[in-house]
Amino acid sequence: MTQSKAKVEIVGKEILSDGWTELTGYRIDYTDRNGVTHRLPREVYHRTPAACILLYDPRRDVVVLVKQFRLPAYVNGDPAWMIEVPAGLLDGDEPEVAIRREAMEETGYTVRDVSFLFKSYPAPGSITEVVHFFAATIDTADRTSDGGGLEEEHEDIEVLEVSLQQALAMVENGEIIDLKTITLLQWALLNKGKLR
Ligand SMILES: Nc1nc2c(ncn2[C@@H]2O[C@H](COP(=O)(O)OP(=O)(O)O[C@H]3O[C@H](CO)[C@@H](O)[C@H](O)[C@@H]3O)[C@@H](O)[C@H]2O)c(=O)[nH]1
Ligand SMILES: [Mg+2]
Repeated sequence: MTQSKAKVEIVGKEILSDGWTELTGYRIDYTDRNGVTHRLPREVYHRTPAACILLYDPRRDVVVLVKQFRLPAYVNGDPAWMIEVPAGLLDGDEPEVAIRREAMEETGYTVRDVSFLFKSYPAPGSITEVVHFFAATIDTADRTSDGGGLEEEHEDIEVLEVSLQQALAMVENGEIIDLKTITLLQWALLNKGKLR
């Protein structure tokens, strides 16, 4: 097999927008596998890392989901009160610390043992965001508050408890359209024997 000659060099960088998230326009010299170099414009949206979690009650065969307004879906004309697994930005914390905090803030469940599953790039062509995926078992006694999100951040989060089978049916019928949620529900289908 011949050695690939692909390599990349950043030759220009300009901040295009510096709001909640920085958008940077890069110019790169991309040398392809045949050794030919092209100068390419590429835009990168610098999102910070995040984490999400499957909260599963094995006794009831139930998953805990959250429903909240998502402006990008609204702008696209899709159902905008999206049903998702609990998730949030790390805000400088370690992923496990952050996901325990977010699970509590959003659902009111205190998470005991959490398992790290994998990390994933939801949109690697344009966004730096990395999402850390976790799973945890819960039972009804672990719910120590109502959740609902942080009032000072104007979060308005409804907590839903649905059977795993019903949640999977909601993927099939288009009620659940969030990628991290679909990923974790399918993980649950394959691996729920491990969650006891
Ligand atoms: N000021 C300001 N605040 C914002 C903006 N966008 C979001 N926020 C606030 O930032 C907070 C983010 O809440 P988290 O719970 O930490 O994050 P998340 O929105 O649930 O993020 C998760 O879901 C996203 C959508 O699937 C993912 O993109 C993200 O990675 C993560 O998984 C919310 O209080 C929201 O109001 C903005 O443009 N400006
Ligand atoms: Mg959140």
